[in-house]
Amino acid sequence: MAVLVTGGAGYIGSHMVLALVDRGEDVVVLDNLSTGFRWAIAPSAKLIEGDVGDIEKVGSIIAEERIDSIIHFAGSIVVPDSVSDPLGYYLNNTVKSRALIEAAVTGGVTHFIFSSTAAVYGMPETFPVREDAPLAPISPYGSSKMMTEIMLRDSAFAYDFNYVALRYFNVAGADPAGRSGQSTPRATHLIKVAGEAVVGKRSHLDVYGTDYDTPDGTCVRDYIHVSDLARAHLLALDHLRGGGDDLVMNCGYGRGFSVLEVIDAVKRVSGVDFEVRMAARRPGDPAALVAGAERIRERLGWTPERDRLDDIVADALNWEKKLKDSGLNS
Ligand SMILES: NC(=O)c1ccc[n+]([C@@H]2O[C@H](COP(=O)([O-])OP(=O)(O)OC[C@H]3O[C@@H](n4cnc5c(N)ncnc54)[C@H](O)[C@@H]3O)[C@@H](O)[C@H]2O)c1
Ligand SMILES: O=c1ccn([C@@H]2O[C@H](COP(=O)(O)OP(=O)(O)O[C@H]3O[C@H](CO)[C@H](O)[C@H](O)[C@H]3O)[C@@H](O)[C@H]2O)c(=O)[nH]1
Repeated sequence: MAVLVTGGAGYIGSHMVLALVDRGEDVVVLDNLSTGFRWAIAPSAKLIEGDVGDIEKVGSIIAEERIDSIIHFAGSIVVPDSVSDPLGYYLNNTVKSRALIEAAVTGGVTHFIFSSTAAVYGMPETFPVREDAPLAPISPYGSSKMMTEIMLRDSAFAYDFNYVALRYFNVAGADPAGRSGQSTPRATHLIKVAGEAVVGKRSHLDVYGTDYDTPDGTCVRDYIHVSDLARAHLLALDHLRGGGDDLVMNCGYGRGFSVLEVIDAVKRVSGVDFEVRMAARRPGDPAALVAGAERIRERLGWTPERDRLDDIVADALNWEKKLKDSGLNS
């Protein structure tokens, strides 16, 4: 039996593929390479180029590759783009997820793991935010993910189908062995952007807002190492294969760092003092977003292995240097 990883050529998906092949699983990747890279996929995994919305194609992959589980990363991820192109985001994230779920149900794939996001909470009133907090996304991106969660819940009720939805907080870092990392050229994520400033790809870094109601006035986030996140998926897969129940879980460490603390860590770890400019708030940023992180530890026995901010930053920086030297994504 094999695991189908959609979006396996992307940032998080490529780390998932590594984690799966490292433990000897057969892996098939379905990716349209819209933001992913062929070279990011571990050599022993099989890449099928195609779209998750192509229900016939997914149906034949399920049958021919003997798929028992689907881990679904494929999607569009840039929050501001979702505001300017909501229908594009609902198509790629919601409508195509619906097609994939139908192909899974029809093809007898009963285990499904879904990449959801803390963006489903919108501007949460609780800190840390637990899974039972109200869902109130403030962007089409967050809504598109919430709608997919609802389709999964209802499908699991109606059909022979089980799922785990993982709500990622701020994913960062790179494979500690340097085999993959975040490679998107137009990245907006803080640690990625800071790494680009370190290697000279950017002239400076803007801090979006210094007047938030937080200890130093800048936004606080829960940064989770991408390899710890991939291990959470392995545990979720084992849970479903063992007959476990449907689960919706936050993925974060339950602690936050401010934008200024992250910048300090990047400067400290790299030894490079890049220019930082204080700028206006970015629309739609909640002041503080930290995961209530008990459920995943209790239900899956997940324990982080690389949760020190300096380790997350060091792995991200190593990858950024490798990208620059190799020109892989340019
Ligand atoms: N990066 C984060 O901080 C973060 C946070 C929360 C949730 N997520 C979710 O995790 C998932 C992966 O994110 P990422 O950061 O690795 O993004 P990414 O852009 O690096 O990866 C997405 C992958 O999906 C592929 N893809 C997109 N649409 C497709 C389609 N219709 N058919 C087939 N392939 C398609 C892309 O080519 C790419 O390889 C996404 O669903 C995203 O919403 C990411
Ligand atoms: O150049 C930058 C980039 C970011 N920031 C700030 O750094 C913090 C983190 O921003 P990111 O863009 O790295 O991440 P977000 O918190 O906006 O969002 C990420 O995490 C969310 C869930 O928490 C969603 O999943 C979303 O898809 C994902 O991009 C924010 O306060 C942002 O304003 C800066 O100050 N300067």
